[in-house]
Amino acid sequence: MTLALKRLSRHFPDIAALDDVSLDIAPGEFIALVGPSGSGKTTLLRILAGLDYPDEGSVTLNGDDFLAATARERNVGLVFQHYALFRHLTVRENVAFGLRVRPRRRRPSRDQIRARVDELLKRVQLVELGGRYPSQLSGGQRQRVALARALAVEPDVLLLDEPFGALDAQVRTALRRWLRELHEELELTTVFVTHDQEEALELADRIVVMNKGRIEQVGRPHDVYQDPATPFVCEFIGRTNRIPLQRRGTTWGAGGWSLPAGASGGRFQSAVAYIRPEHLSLSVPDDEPAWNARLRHVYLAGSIAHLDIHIAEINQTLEVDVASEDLARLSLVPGTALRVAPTRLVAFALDETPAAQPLVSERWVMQR
Ligand SMILES: Nc1ncnc2c1ncn2[C@@H]1O[C@H](COP(=O)(O)OP(=O)(O)OP(=O)(O)O)[C@@H](O)[C@H]1O
Repeated sequence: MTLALKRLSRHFPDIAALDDVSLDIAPGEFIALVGPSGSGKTTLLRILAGLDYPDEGSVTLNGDDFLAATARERNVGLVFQHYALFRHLTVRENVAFGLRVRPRRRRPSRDQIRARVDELLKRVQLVELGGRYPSQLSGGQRQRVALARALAVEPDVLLLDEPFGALDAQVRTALRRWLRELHEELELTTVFVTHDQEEALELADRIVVMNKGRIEQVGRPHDVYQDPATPFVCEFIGRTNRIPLQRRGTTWGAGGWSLPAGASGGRFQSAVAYIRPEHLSLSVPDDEPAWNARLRHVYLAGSIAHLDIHIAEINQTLEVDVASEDLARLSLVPGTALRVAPTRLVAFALDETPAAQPLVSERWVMQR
C-alpha cells in the first residue's frame, strides 16, 4: 500500500510552498516531516488530506490516483494541533462521529459503533471519561480524543500536524511514546509534522527534512543525524559547531589543526566543517594536530555536561558534550587548558562564485 508522491509543486502568488517534492511512503511507516516555519510541511499534509491541491505532480496509493478522490473519499485520519472537537458532543459522540456520518450502506450498526468506540476509548486510555464534554478535559486528553476520532474510520493513512504542539514538555514526551506504540499495534501508516526535531528523531522510521518547499534529506533518524547531506541539515538537526576551513596545499585546516592528507575537496579553496558536540576529543596527544583551547563554562544537564571551550587561534567558542561523570576524572574546571580535535566531522567545499549563497560543490566525512 505504497503512497507515492511524485514531483509535487504548489505555488502561491509570492512563494513556492512545495517545489518538486517526491517521496515514497511504505505501508506501516512512521514518517516525520521536519523543517523550519514556512518550509512546506503543512502544505504537503493538506494535499494528502485533500484540503489543498498541487499545481503539478501526482500522488498515488497502490497505483491509484489519490488526488482524484475527494477529502471524504480518501480514507485518511487527521489530527491538527488545534483540531477542535465538537464542543456540544461528548467524548463518545466525538469518537463515533466519523462512523455515524457515513453513507447508509457503509455505516455500521449502532451496536457495532458502540463496540468500536469502546475499543478506541480503551486504546487511548479514556474509558472513564466517555461521558465528558471537551471543555472538561485537559489538553493531552483532548488530543487523545482527537486521535481516537481519527482512528475510528480505520484510516489507510494517519496525518498528524503538530498534534502535541500546544502541550507542555512532560505530557508531550509521554504522548509521543504512546503514539509510537499505538502506531505499531495498529499497523498504521503515519505522516507526522513537527517543528521539534527531537520528537522526530525519537518517533520516526524516516525523517524528511524540508527547507523552502524542497526536501533536503530523507533518511532514518540515526543516518540523518550522523550523516547530514547538506549544511542546512547539519544546522537544523541536532546541535553542531561550524568551522570555516582553509586549503593548505593537499590538506584542509583551521588554526593548529588540519585534516589528514587524502581528504577530499579537489579544486576548492574554502570549506566549512560541521562537528557535533560529542565529536570533539579534549585530550589530544602533543604529537597530533590539535587546537589549544581553554574551558570557559560547564553546564551540568543531568547525565551530560555541556562545555563551552574557547579556541583563540581560530577565534571561536565551541560546544562540547561529555558524560558528567567524566568531569572530575578529566579535571574539567573553567580555565583548564585543553588540546582539542574532532573525532568526526562532515565538511562541504564551497564554490567561490560571487553569489550571495555559496554553492556546495563537494561533501566529505572524516572519522577517526
Ligand atoms: N493559502 C496560502 N496562501 C499564500 N501563501 C501560503 C498559503 N498557505 C501557505 N502559504 C505559504 O507557503 C509556505 C509554506 O507554508 P506551510 O504552512 O506549508 O509551512 P510549514 O512548514 O507547515 O510552516 P509552520 O511550521 O509554520 O506551520 C509559507 O511561506 C506560507 O506563508
